[in-house]
Amino acid sequence: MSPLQPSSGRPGRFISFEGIDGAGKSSHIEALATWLRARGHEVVLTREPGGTPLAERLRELVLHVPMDPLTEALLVFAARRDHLVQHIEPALARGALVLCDRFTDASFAYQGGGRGFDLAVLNQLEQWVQSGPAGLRQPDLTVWFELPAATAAERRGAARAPDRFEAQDLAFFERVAAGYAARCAADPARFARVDASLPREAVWAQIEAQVSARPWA
Ligand SMILES: Nc1ncnc2c1ncn2[C@@H]1O[C@H](COP(=O)(O)OP(=O)(O)O)[C@@H](O)[C@H]1O
Ligand SMILES: Cc1cn([C@H]2C[C@H](O)[C@@H](COP(=O)(O)OP(=O)(O)O)O2)c(=O)[nH]c1=O
Repeated sequence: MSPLQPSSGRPGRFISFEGIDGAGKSSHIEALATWLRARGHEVVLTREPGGTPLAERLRELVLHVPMDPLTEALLVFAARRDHLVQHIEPALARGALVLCDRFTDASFAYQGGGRGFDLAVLNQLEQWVQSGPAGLRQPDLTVWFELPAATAAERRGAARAPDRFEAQDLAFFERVAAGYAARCAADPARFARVDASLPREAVWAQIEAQVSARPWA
């Protein structure tokens, strides 16, 4: 396994957006990128699974091809490894702010919570994939869009053909939400919890307040 690149110069910062499907992440992530750019930062906007040509190909498989839970877990972490090595670590090393639509908390929430897959295996994969010279790479800040699974389902509506996750029932998304809550409880300082059930303006105000409170923003 090749080591992840060490950072140099001004430290970059890594911000992830998390929440169940329909929580409102996509509605706000570009606004945050624009807001941070206006404050003089280089911002790299990316997503998981995906963010590199290889990881985007793995995304298509994970979202649309039936597979067993271990295969699914291996593929999301394989995509993550490529994304980290090719895209995220080089951006952080040059001092950029990386804004990522989902990261490893999603694996614990969807594969661990939703699918009920073995958390010990996910912990091992996290160690393998995210370990580098500076320790375990984790987001510096995770903006967590929290809202009831039923509200998210209403928002998703029937606008487009659902993928393998969006097609799951309410109970699946309740387990996903519980998975996020467990990750937040284990590392509360990293999480900025946003009440995503409020109107858009109120959601944005919480994001702006939480990010502004970080000295590097
Ligand atoms: N605060 C909000 N109140 C009501 N509807 C919202 C709000 N935020 C987003 N939406 C709508 O909910 C749906 C899902 O939002 P989206 O940003 O795509 O969620 P995600 O990216 O988390 O899956 C979209 O139709 C969006 O317009
Ligand atoms: C990063 C990641 C995503 N996922 C799932 C959650 C989402 O349902 C799906 C894609 O996420 P997302 O990009 O939020 O979907 P969309 O483009 O429809 O808004 O992948 C996992 O199951 N495990 C993971 O590790």
